Amino acid sequence: MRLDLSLYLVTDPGLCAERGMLETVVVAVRGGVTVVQLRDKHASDGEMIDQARRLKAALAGSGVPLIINDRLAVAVESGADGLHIGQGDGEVAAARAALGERALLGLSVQTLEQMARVDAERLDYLGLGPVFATPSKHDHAEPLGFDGLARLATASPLPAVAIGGLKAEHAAAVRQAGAQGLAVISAICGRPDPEAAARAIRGGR
Ligand SMILES: Cc1ncc(COP(=O)(O)OP(=O)(O)O)c(N)n1
Ligand SMILES: Cc1nc(C(=O)O)sc1CCOP(=O)(O)O
Ligand SMILES: [Mg+2]
Repeated sequence: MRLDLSLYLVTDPGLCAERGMLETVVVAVRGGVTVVQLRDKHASDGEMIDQARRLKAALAGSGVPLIINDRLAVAVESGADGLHIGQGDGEVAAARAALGERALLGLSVQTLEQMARVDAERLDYLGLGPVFATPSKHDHAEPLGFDGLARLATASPLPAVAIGGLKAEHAAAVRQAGAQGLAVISAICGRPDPEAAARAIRGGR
């Protein structure tokens, strides 16, 4: 599936709870979300597979890929379009071997040292962050700011999406720094109108 990193929505079961995760995703896609990542640190694999299948059905025909956070087995079992892993979430080579060539595979990168080790042959994109400190991820690394983001994006051999504390007003600076787009949780999940929130990030489309 084609990868457009313009607006990458990462779900959060708590923040999406009011509207429900599925409806939040559906309306956010209407507002211009181009990638959806299912991220749930507390669900069992079985629960996550169920959620992923429901999401995949809801996204059918939209052209928006569904990526699974962290869990290779869930990505393989659920028929999702891909997997996103961090530096401590297992080997890129093993993930690519299990997922096959057609799946999308993303990796988080926080430092230039990690960037130098990126396996560009086996990956499709990078997640660069956090740009700012954020309550949405308790164990996040030192914030990069836009200068740090630009250093990483310039060194990246792959398309990259910025993440961490990003809001609509940061969209232009993120692109100026060299990232293809923004990945967000709280700028869409938990907003009274996720569709309008997504549209505002896309620039009023
Ligand atoms: C698009 C995107 N970029 C970065 C991350 C963070 O991944 P990771 O470092 O593995 O942290 P967790 O999300 O697993 O807490 C991401 N999920 N998505
Ligand atoms: C899931 C995640 N990963 C990050 C990283 O820096 O790798 S920051 C983050 C949370 C992003 O949430 P919000 O848009 O609400 O700040
Ligand atoms: Mg992870």
